[in-house]
Amino acid sequence: MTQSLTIRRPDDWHLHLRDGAMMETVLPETARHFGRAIIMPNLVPPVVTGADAAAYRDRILAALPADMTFEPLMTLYMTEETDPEDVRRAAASGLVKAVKLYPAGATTNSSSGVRDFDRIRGVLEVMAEIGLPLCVHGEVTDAEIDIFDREAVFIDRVLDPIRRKTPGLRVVMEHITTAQAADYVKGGDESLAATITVQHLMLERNDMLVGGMRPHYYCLPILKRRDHRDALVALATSGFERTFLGTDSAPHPTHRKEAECCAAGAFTAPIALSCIAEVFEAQGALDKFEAFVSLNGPAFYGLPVSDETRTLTKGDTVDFPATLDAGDDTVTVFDPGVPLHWHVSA
Ligand SMILES: NC(=O)N[C@@H](CC(=O)O)C(=O)O
Ligand SMILES: [Zn+2]
Ligand SMILES: [Zn+2]
Repeated sequence: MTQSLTIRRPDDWHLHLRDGAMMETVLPETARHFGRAIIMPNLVPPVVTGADAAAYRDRILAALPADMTFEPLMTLYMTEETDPEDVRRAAASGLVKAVKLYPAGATTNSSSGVRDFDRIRGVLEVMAEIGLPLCVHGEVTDAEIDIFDREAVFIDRVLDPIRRKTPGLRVVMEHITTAQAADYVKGGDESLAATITVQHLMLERNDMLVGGMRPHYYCLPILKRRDHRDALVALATSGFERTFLGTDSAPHPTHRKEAECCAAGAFTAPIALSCIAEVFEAQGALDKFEAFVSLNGPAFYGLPVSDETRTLTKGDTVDFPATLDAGDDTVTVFDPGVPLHWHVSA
């Protein structure tokens, strides 16, 4: 008997599209499956103002192949100079759906991010007032803190104090990687949610480090021990409503990944849904798959669920290219290292 699953068209609540030739390559890979995506603003220079976001949105729509439908949900990159009134206007016009907080230095293109969290109080208060979500890259950057502990320490030292000081602020903990983060989102109220990536549901740090270093598995926050991965899988497949797929598909040119100092990020968009279906099937939780990829995200963001559908059918091993051309470069497609069987069709 063929196994198949028809669900509302999924959305991606954390996506890097980049710009220029790279965007032209990666955008169709997302738009083929996903109806909407929260577009990360960490370009160089970053997408800081409403005007920047409007211009970036126009470039995305111009790069979208004519036979595809896709709605980019724009975000602003929080700086210590962000103008609360610009944020208010950009949200009121419907252009901007969230503001992204990067601690300065925490990840790719985060040097314009925030060093002193007291300097963004005015923006956070406006966001709490108007209900605009804050998407957070949750890692401290102190050299003293071990890279594997940076998420858990961020929750205690930065995130929890911000949430206590700003009642009503809606927060999405992006790409959570630890049992501590899973517990924190579960213990939170309806103002708190979390996204989880493909790689953090499928891999543990051994997959990246044992038998040689695999640069295409290097992303931030870094992969953690197996018990953390298991906690994320348990959360995602439990049907818990305040967690949803944010692939964090983050393309870099192959030569920047396979380098002496490897760029952080995994390009998962082409196979993200097949991977997630594999994870849910292994847990006997295919009945919770639609909630995670198509229902919980719109509910948190206050947007309608898609009225289109996608069907996943279980069959032979899914073939996918090792690399895609992107201008003069290539971009390497994430390979989870296990066969995938779920084919996504329109
Ligand atoms: N996740 C990553 O490892 N990289 C992202 C940035 C981010 O989401 O932190 C990127 O922009 O490449
Ligand atoms: Zn991040
Ligand atoms: Zn990201």
